[in-house]
Amino acid sequence: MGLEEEIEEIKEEISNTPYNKSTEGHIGRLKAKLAEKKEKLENRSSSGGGHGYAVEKTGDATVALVGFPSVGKSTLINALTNADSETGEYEFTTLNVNPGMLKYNGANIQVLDVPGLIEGAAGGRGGGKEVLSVVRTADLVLFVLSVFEIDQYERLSQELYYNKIRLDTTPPSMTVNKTGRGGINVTTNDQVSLDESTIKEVLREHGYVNAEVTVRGDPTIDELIDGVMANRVYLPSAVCVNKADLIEPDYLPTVKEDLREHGIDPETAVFISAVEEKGLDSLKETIWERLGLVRVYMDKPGRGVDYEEPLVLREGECTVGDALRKLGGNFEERFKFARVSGDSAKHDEQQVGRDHELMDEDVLRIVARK
Ligand SMILES: Nc1nc2c(ncn2[C@@H]2O[C@H](COP(=O)(O)OP(=O)(O)OP(=O)(O)O)[C@@H](O)[C@H]2O)c(=O)[nH]1
Repeated sequence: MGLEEEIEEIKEEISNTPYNKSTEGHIGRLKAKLAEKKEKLENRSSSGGGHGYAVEKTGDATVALVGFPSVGKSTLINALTNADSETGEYEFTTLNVNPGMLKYNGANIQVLDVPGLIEGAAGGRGGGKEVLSVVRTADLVLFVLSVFEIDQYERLSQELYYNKIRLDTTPPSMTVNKTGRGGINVTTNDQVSLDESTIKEVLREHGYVNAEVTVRGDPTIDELIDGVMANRVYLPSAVCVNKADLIEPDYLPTVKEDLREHGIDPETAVFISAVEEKGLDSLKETIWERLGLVRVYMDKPGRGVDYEEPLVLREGECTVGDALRKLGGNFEERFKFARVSGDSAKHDEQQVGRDHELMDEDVLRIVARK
């Protein structure tokens, strides 16, 4: 039997097995087996060459526009950035990844317009695989939907899921350490509802014989498998609804209902018209917020505070130490202490060390050895 048939068979068995406590371990094992086989199949098909879209990541962060053909991605990127993307009234205008740079709040945000993601992309049809490899390296996924085709969201997010991209969630809180003997030992806390035996089944299926496993939180079987496979990419996402100029105001509630039905909060989705350049300010703001960028204004000796070109860091990577790394040069070795004013400081010019976490719009002065 070929890998494809084996995969189909396991899928069928999973869908035919009712889920309850007594079958949980069995389902866990099947799902883990399925994940392994899919991985094998993918490695086999991707080793046959094929060209990826090599896009150089530049700037402070990267946003990938994800949408079906003709939803207006090229038009949007032209309106947002300095890119000059070809737009057309036919599908597949964007045959190559088209990077543009959005300048916002002093940050350089790279926006990638990738070829339309079509149904079946995860299976390698329609060049979708290359698109997905670009998306995996981005810092934010921006879904571009057209106002009349909100339902495309489901297919797009499914493609991303099949390609190991997890949106708006965090990896399961777990550790797996191989040991020399003693079988698989599982430690959980009260929040974990999966049975220990299910966790063991999943690990055994992934080839573990002896291991110390700790699981926290309340992962589902799929999340647990994601954690064991450890090659999933976790990204934030945002949704924009384009071509809003084509609807009458009284049709808006229908679109909002549509969004809700597809699991999108209509209050967070941004309505825009790329052609008329409307709604772009709130889209930029949403991009900024979802990326979690942090501006730090550097107070340079003798030159004062530079409010024009801030040092841009990301939430979670915004300590003074991170700032030193981003500044480059030999600041890291020469660092003595820093002085910070702004939201993260107890008082103006607070003296801090490398571990101090900076906040948006802080002013930072580095005191370094000569
Ligand atoms: N009315 C209206 N038309 C738009 C808007 N944005 C794009 N269009 C039109 O939609 C068509 C497709 O736009 P593109 O920007 O080429 O779409 P795309 O998503 O880049 O398409 P592919 O390159 O095929 O993936 C063009 O005719 C655009 O003028 C908009 O906000 N309103």
